[in-house]
Amino acid sequence: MWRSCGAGARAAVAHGLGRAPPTALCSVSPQDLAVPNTGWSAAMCEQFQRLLRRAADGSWRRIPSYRRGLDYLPEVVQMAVGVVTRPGPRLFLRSVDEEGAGFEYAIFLHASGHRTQCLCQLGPYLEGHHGFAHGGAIATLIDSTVGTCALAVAKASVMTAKLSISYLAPVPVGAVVVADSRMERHEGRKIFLSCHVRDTKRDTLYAEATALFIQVEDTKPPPAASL
Ligand SMILES: CCCCCCCCCC(=O)SCCNC(=O)CCNC(=O)[C@H](O)C(C)(C)COP(=O)(O)OP(=O)(O)OC[C@H]1O[C@@H](n2cnc3c(N)ncnc32)[C@H](O)[C@@H]1OP(=O)(O)O
Repeated sequence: MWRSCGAGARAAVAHGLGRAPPTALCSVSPQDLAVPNTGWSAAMCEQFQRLLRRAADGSWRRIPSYRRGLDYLPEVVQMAVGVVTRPGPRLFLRSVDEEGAGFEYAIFLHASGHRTQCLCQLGPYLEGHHGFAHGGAIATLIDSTVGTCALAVAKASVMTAKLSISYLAPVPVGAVVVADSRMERHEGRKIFLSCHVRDTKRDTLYAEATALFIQVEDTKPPPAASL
């Protein structure tokens, strides 16, 4: 079902995008997973290259993504320093190891720090009704896209307090979609955001959402035994 995009993957690595961050301070050597792999469809690779080209002028930035969350460091700090000091909890979107079977995605952050776009291919493990992605998978995609935006706005840990989604059209399994999120309002610890999920040609609006995130104290790292 999945057409390999080996050339795209090789090109990404050639651009240094697949390189793990420096490991001097690391207790793990994380692999950046927000790059093409053999599970990415041709359409996913094509859109990824398009977003990379758009990012070339500095208006957008691809956010590296690892199997474990780094939630004790603000995302913007993680991006700036490019190092991992401790392994975090396993990232829900990265919980399926098989390439192409679950969420395949890359998130881009706008230079304003107030907007994120997530390019995502929804694999067969995310099926709900036959041939279509489960609504919970769409909610996860939206929560993570707006959550990343809220992190960038807050420059601190945030939690979803409220997420309201209108599902407008079913998303076929294997589809490549773009979740486009922006901050609408920032009031103290409260960050209000919106999100639209569309196909890559912007012909179909699959879902629209509003969210409220609350800035919280940084959580403590999990005990080593649970890693
Ligand atoms: C790919 C990378 C992904 C990275 C992004 C991460 C995305 C994923 C994020 C998640 O999924 S987090 C998991 C799901 N969320 C939770 O489990 C949150 C559970 N709820 C809580 O822990 C607390 O209720 C919460 C931290 C949200 C708020 O508790 P606080 O004690 O910090 O807030 P507080 O009660 O002091 O309220 C602060 C303000 O927020 C408002 N507020 C809090 N919860 C609200 C709510 N649910 N609805 C509306 N307003 C709310 C509250 O009214 C108040 O407004 P004012 O300042 O104007 O008075």
